[in-house]
Amino acid sequence: KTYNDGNNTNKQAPVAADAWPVLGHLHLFGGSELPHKMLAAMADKYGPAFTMKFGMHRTLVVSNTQIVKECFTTNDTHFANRPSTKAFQLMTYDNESVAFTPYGPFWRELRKISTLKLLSNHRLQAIKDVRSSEVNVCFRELYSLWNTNESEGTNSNDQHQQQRPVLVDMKKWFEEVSNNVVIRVIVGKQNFGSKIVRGEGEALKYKKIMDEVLRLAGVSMLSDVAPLLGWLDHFQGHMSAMKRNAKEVDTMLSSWLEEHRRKRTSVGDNKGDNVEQDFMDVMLSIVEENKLSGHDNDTVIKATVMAMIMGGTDTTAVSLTWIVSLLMNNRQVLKKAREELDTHVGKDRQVDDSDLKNLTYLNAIVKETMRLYPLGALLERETKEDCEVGGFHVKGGTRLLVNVWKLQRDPNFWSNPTEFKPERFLTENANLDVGGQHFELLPFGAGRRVCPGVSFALQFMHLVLARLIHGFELETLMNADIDLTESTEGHVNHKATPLDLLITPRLDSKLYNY
Ligand code: HEM
Repeated sequence: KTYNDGNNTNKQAPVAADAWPVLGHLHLFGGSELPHKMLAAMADKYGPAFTMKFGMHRTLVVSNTQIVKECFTTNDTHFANRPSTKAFQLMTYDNESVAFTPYGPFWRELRKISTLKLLSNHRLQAIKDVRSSEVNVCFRELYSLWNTNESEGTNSNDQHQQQRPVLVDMKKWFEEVSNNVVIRVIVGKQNFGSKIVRGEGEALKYKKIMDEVLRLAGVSMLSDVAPLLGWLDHFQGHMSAMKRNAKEVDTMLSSWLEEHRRKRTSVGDNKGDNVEQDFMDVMLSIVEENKLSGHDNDTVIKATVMAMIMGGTDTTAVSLTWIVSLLMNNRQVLKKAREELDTHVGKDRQVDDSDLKNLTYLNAIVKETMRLYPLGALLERETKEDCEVGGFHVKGGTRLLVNVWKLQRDPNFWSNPTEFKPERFLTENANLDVGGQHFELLPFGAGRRVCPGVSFALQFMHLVLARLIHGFELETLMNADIDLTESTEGHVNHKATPLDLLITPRLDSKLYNY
């Protein structure tokens, strides 16, 4: 099936049937079917570019590589805006945030700061040891969970004798390790994820606030789609909950900012590559040297920190959960990944950062998981001006939904698309990476607003996975398959059910002293 092949540029993309007055096609959503799957089925009916109405928003839904490429190359400046919602407006300073502020000089300045100062390869290299030390804390804890369990069970510390595994809630553990690393490099707080687990004051408060941000970000507000009905939102109480939580977010970030200012006055401005300089310190130096015209500096710093926390914590934890879930359901892949580690690292030491470049199979596993279970299953953008997509005329004000989930399972491009086959990235698809240049594979988005955290995320996830697979035997309860049900509640496509695994160390006990 092709899209508009003629020269008729006034031609409009097909319009999906069953639109209701005011709500448009909204009534189709909200049932048990996931939005990306429902839109994929609609694309099979209406074609790779069709329009829908989400309340008052006319929306172009695209799911074909060629058309998506056109959106992010020829039309990239048109689609460089990301629509926001009441939740993001209220709780994430969206106008001052790199993630939502409209495309223009201010966004470009924020984006430059994010890519050149916060997330550049140079800075990632500078924070390498800090990252490792935070990862180490979690592995030490994982080992000690097993060790305590083992000595309690056998009354002896004769490790590895009985190989009695310990049951671990891996979703929670991945959240812990993500929070440890991300919060440390963004605001300098040590072992923050571990403190959440232990229920320590400030960390626990942060967790409550962020959980509420994510919960409320997933709530459908009528005012986002049908302002005429927006007054009904007040009856559901979501708006007041958002305002209340927005205040909590601001109080928390303001106090962190004050702490950073106090630290600067007492120890001076730590410019350069000081490893202990976190993102908030870097932002403080930047705004002092170069005031961001027309914007309140404190708000810009808080907004950037918030964007990085939102961008970096949940996403990496959920991705790790998907990767390990798929490994558990594909034991031959897990075995091969472990063989790769034993070959390149051996069994006499732990994996470190310098090993990661040699782990090509592990790299392929990460790509293959992100292909099958993209966190951003639907990318959302908006054009202010008229443009042309796939031979169709698109009016200014139209929103764009890219169905990444469907693209990444397109049988015209991928062989056996529903099969989990990391080998494809070593053979027929070896040239593809996830950075947004290959429009068949877009787990981090594409174009001007592609995720700036790709390298940060990949380096961190590769390290955690390599350490886990190399250092521990992993088993499921009763050897059962892991349930792979997806859920789009919150802001990413996550695994709906727990990931409980039985863990046993597989290296010499001396090596777990990280
Ligand atoms: C596995 C982990 C991650 C995934 C799957 C992911 C995915 C994405 C996606 C799909 C987008 C939207 C891109 C688009 O519209 O084209 C995005 C944007 C963004 N991500 Fe990530 N991300 C991850 C990790 C991170 C990390 C670690 C950070 C920072 C520490 C980060 C910061 C951001 C920011 C700031 C944006 C907004 C960029 C803009 O609008 O200019 N992300 N991410």
